[in-house]
Amino acid sequence: MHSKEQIGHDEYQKTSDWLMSHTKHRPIVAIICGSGLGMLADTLKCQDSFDYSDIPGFPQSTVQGHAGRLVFGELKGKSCVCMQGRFHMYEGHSLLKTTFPIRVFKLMGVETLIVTNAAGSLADGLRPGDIMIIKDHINFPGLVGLNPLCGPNDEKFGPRFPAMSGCYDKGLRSLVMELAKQMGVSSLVQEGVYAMVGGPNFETIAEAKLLHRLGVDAVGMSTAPEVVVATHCGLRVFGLSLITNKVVKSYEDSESVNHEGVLEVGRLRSQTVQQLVTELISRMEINNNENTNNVS
Ligand SMILES: O=P(O)(O)O[C@@H]1C[C@H](O)[C@@H](CO)O1
Ligand code: HPA
Repeated sequence: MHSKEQIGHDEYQKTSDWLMSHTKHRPIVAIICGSGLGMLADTLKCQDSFDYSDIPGFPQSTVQGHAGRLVFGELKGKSCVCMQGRFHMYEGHSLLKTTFPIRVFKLMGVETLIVTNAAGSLADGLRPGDIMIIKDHINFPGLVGLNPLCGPNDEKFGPRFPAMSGCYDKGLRSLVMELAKQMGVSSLVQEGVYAMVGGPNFETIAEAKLLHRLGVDAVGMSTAPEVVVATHCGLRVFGLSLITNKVVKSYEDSESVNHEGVLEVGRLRSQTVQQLVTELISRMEINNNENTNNVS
């Protein structure tokens, strides 16, 4: 049972201490790369990178397109840490494990989390290759109790009953809309609602019709638990979905989605996503990370 598992505060602290003693970077922004979007990490300057398998307490990535590396570095003069590969519930990780890095980031002094993912579109106006700024999410596993916050609450991280309204920062969303205009890519970018399903299978047509009726714009298999844990511990969150495919919602449609196609669209749009995230980091207001303990 997910709700019985516990990870003590000291375990997050141990991983944070280990990382802080192995790099001089003191990140204020953390980025999670979605399927096929790992190249975001390549833009960091003065990199220190660690395979997940070498980091005490870290889970392992098992999905193609998720390299399994934590990369520290600078982007536009700001110190960042980037997960080249995330953890999904369908890989068999508990939700606490899939979100383990978020609390480690918090302890390292990170203030802002940028989440990216690959997603299928249900909204007619979202085409493959478009970028959806996540305005809100529907956490389907969370609605039925599969929530990383189930179990004893660690008050050091946040309250028992955290609010989730406004969990995707409005200021950052408007800033990215503005940046998209300035970059001449606003026709590719719009806001929408992301829904997380458990996966790993893609949706049946009946499920797709249901999601569409519920007002879901894009569907994927990640992100919501990360955002819940980040919001619980007070991180500011920005999220975007790269639309990699249309979700088939008609019995007449003979198309079908596959993971290789998802990765391919990621590669095709990688540059635009990279530029948007870089500009966002360059322009966002931040406080300096004063977590200078353990500098090696
Ligand atoms: O890690 P993300 O959410 O980007 O990965 C999506 C959802 C599945 O893991 C995979 C399906 O192709 O891509
Ligand atoms: N459904 C669920 N997850 C996804 C999809 C999809 O169509 N595309 C990429 N991730």
